Amino acid sequence: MIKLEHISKSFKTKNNSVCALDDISLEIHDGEIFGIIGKSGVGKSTLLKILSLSMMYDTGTYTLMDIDVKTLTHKDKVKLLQNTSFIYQNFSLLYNLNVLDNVSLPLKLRGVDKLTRHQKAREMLAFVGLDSKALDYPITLSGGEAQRISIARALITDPKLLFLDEPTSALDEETAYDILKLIRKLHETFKPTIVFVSHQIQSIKYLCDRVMMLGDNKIKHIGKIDKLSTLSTTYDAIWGDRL
Ligand SMILES: Nc1ncnc2c1ncn2[C@@H]1O[C@H](COP(=O)(O)OP(=O)(O)OP(=O)(O)O)[C@@H](O)[C@H]1O
Repeated sequence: MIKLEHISKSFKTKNNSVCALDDISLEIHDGEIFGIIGKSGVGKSTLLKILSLSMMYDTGTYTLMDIDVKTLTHKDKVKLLQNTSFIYQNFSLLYNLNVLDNVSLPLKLRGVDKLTRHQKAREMLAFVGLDSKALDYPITLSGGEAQRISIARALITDPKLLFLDEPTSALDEETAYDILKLIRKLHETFKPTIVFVSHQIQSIKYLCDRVMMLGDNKIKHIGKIDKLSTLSTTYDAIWGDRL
């Protein structure tokens, strides 16, 4: 699904250059849940932007769904991204649309007729357990409900690849656990490949098959999640009781 070979990215600032990613090589396989973890500033967001084609890297090769992304035109990228969806920390709902219209928006943008897109949106709302909220507005939702709605919206296009950017970081512990369970359920049901970025090691342990830990803008560790558990002490030292 995803293959990065020796990817590096720097940003030019007024006086110098900041290295955000240094020599990143990894493979993410079809259907796996791959975690990316690391403290603030190590390059997680930059990597996610590169993976989701919203930022170009400086050097290296990125192959997405068997295509070298350097060869893609803007139109090709838009087409490729039709197979992907995003779930963000801040839910990114449109507050002037009701829940049904929020969830069906990606299909509206693809020209799907109203009856069909509303039918599919109701199916997705039932999947996330919120069909009763279809006609409510986002302002009336709790954080957990808002995240469920954004998950329903992400699923409506049957994505093969899902990018989750700190999806539980804005939620209390119990609600975060409910959302993680829902993500597990959606993975079991629809089997997308998932790239899950988080600073919460317990969430990563709960969900991911394999994980990469970034540090100093390089790969510090990469492997099966069992192996990472031996690193908890190191991480505890960095993050203290936030883990
Ligand atoms: N547009 C930019 N211009 C200049 N420097 C940038 C830019 N974007 C990121 N950086 C720098 O690149 C490095 C990696 O940033 P990035 O946002 O990817 O880290 P992160 O791990 O996602 O951090 P956080 O968890 O705080 O979001 C940092 O040193 C950051 O200051």
